[in-house]
Amino acid sequence: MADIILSAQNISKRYGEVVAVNDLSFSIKAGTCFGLLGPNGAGKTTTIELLEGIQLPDTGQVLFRGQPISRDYAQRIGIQFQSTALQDFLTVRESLALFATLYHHHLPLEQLIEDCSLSDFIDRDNRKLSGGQRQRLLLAIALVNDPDLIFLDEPTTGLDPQARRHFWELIERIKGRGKSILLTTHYMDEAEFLCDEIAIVDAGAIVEQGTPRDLLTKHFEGSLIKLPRGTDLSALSISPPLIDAGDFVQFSTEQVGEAVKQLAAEGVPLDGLRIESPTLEDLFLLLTGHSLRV
Ligand SMILES: Nc1ncnc2c1ncn2[C@@H]1O[C@H](COP(=O)(O)OP(=O)(O)OP(=O)(O)O)[C@@H](O)[C@H]1O
Repeated sequence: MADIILSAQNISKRYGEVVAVNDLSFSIKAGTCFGLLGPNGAGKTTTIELLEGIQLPDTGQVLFRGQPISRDYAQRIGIQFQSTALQDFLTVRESLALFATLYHHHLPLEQLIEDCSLSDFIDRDNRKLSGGQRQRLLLAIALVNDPDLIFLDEPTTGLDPQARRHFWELIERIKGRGKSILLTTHYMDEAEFLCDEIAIVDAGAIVEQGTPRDLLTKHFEGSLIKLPRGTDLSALSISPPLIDAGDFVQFSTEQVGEAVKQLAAEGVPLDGLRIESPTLEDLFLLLTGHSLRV
């Protein structure tokens, strides 16, 4: 069996009447990136906080390398929070040096600067950083103690596409060194690009789990045919499950040519018809009925 670095065993957490995490179990294989995906309020942040040891579960347990998490856990993991306050008037280099003092063991700062592409703005004040530069500094801070397991909570939210791509390359590099990653994200392309395995969470529970490819194969046949919302489908006699996808209604089929011919033969207007490969975004809609776009 593959080496498991972290496992959640039947963890639950309530806030008063709200069940934020409901009997959740999964394992992260060492050296892989595991994605936790879900609509707003699904319980991702609470789950990640339970896994980080920041909160204790009401029931269930978290095992790190097969053992309940211990007092030195914080020294052995790295966390990139959704928002971390950086000290004003410190430069990027000074911030790294400050965080390094929190750990018994830390990486040479020059290595972090290189790994996270910080050299162009290493002497810049934290307040002058762009969104992408700030996230790269926060990643470097999460890596300062050379952890084997890194938690990234929505690390690219709000970044422009180029900065997101750059960030993904850094994550790939870190993965290439055998590190394990738990990532939450609202971006399905990010999950498809980075994650070896994903769990889709809704209302505190896992609704589906597996590799992105296996999940897409399991839930969709071939391609997706998308028709603009408002297309008159009353004459449609084929009966694939139609998925409500916001601006589109869609269904999957292996027989694209036949399906299009049939739509035309039955008088369905084909203006604006699209044929696409299913993505995790489509899977999301199917399983949760919510769109993940922020
Ligand atoms: N400290 C708290 N006190 C009370 N309720 C909370 C608290 N934190 C979270 N909740 C509730 O628990 C549920 C799960 O919240 P959580 O933040 O874990 O979800 P999320 O999936 O991370 O959402 P988002 O994507 O919006 O960050 C929500 O209903 C939320 O309102």
